Amino acid sequence: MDAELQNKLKKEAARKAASYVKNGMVVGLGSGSTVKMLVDELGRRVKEEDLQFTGVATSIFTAQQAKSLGIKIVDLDMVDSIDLTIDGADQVDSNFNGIKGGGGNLLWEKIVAINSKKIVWVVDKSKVVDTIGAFPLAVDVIPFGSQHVMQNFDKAGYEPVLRLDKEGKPFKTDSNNLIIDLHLHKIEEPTQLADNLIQTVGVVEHGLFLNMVSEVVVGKEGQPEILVNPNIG
Ligand SMILES: O=C[C@H](O)[C@H](O)[C@H](O)COP(=O)(O)O
Repeated sequence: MDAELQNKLKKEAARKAASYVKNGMVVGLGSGSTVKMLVDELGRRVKEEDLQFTGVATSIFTAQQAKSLGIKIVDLDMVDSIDLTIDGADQVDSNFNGIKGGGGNLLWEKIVAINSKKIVWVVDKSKVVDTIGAFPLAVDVIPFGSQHVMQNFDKAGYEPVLRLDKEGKPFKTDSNNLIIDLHLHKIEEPTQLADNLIQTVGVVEHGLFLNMVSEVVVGKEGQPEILVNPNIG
């Protein structure tokens, strides 16, 4: 899919997902390029439609963008729970298992997700796949001893690569952790992999979000399609 079409589909899906936000809600705002479009649309609604809601951001970038558009942002610990979180994803399969963390924000995203009553993802159609794994799986690790974690991942056959920033230095997350990307190609047993990763000392969190999302808004030609997870009420 060419980049122009992909951006168009992302924008349409983001606009659809923005319509889920109602007055008075506490809304988790995800991260990434699709969420950037969502936040732009929410900012427009705040200005033009007098929409009033409270946002909880999953990254410093999203918090800054939202605030600059007049959206009220509070820390997660300032709210009891989140009514709805809208986030992007890197890949999602038909069991509603997904990969997140392409932008390195998976830790805050997962903390916000588990404190949300409902999670909606917004993606373009290229991200809906039969089997997840072609997109590298991000793992958030503590810098101390991270070379040893890399070696363990290597021995396990996970093809680990330390993520670098644009200057070629180790990429730092918003919590000052590192990201190791696992080139797994196909993830046939996501639950087992998630267990293995989280039990590795030094790993803070990984980008597998398994059966957590209620709806996926998929940007495609015509109009966005809504995939509803039958396992979540
Ligand atoms: O860390 C980044 C997040 O998980 C993003 O939500 C994910 O990578 C999708 O980003 P994008 O909308 O830019 O493809």
